[in-house]
Amino acid sequence: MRVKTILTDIEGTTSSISFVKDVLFPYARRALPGFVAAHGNDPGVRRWLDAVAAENGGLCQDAMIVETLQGWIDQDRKHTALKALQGMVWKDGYVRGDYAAHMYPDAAEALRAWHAQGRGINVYSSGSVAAQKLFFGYSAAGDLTPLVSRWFDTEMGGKREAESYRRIVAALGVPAGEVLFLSDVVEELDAAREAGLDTVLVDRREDYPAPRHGEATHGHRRVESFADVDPGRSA
Ligand SMILES: CSCCC(=O)C(=O)COP(=O)(O)O
Ligand SMILES: [Mg+2]
Repeated sequence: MRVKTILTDIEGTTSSISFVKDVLFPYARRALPGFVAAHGNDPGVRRWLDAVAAENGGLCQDAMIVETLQGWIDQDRKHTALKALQGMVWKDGYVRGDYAAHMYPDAAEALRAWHAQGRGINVYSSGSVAAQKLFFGYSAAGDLTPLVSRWFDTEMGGKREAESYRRIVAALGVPAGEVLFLSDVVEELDAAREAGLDTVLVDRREDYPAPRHGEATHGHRRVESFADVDPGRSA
């Protein structure tokens, strides 16, 4: 049996879409104005605010930048600057215990089992690496960060681009065919398959009440729970 390396998405895969959309996004929306007022001159924050301003044609006031960011949250833009700032804002909520990150019990169980089997577990999410670490660190299933070897975000490129997966595979240092990518989004799986990765569509009833079958799966193996993922592969 050849050990297969895992690469997993978060939202809609290990965790519910609703937690991200109904808890994290509104929290960031509310907290952003105060956060920017308090930390807008910290270089690590300013860098991202300036990146947002640049998309708005250059110089603009922080209030406008905040409005732009709130609009992007409403549109679920996967912009690297937004994701970096969201990660910083969410930290307070986790530390104060305002919320714990949702984690499907089957996902936590499988991740623990795969880790115990010696499989590498890696995360690729649109959320920033800092946000991913908080998410796994303050999960409802406990601190899962010790299970994860590598964290990848959109600094590797967009999740619907094959090149991003080629970069990740190169960073992991394993053949593409030995990496299994788990995601709820078929376009992400298409890109991963184009780069040579093995793929599984995670099609959870809680997140996708209408099951995706036939053409809707784009030919990816489909499961409704991590319990049905078989990451093993004969050598
Ligand atoms: C892990 S941070 C919260 C989730 C988030 O902001 C996001 O955009 C998740 O996207 P994913 O790529 O995990 O579907
Ligand atoms: Mg997802």
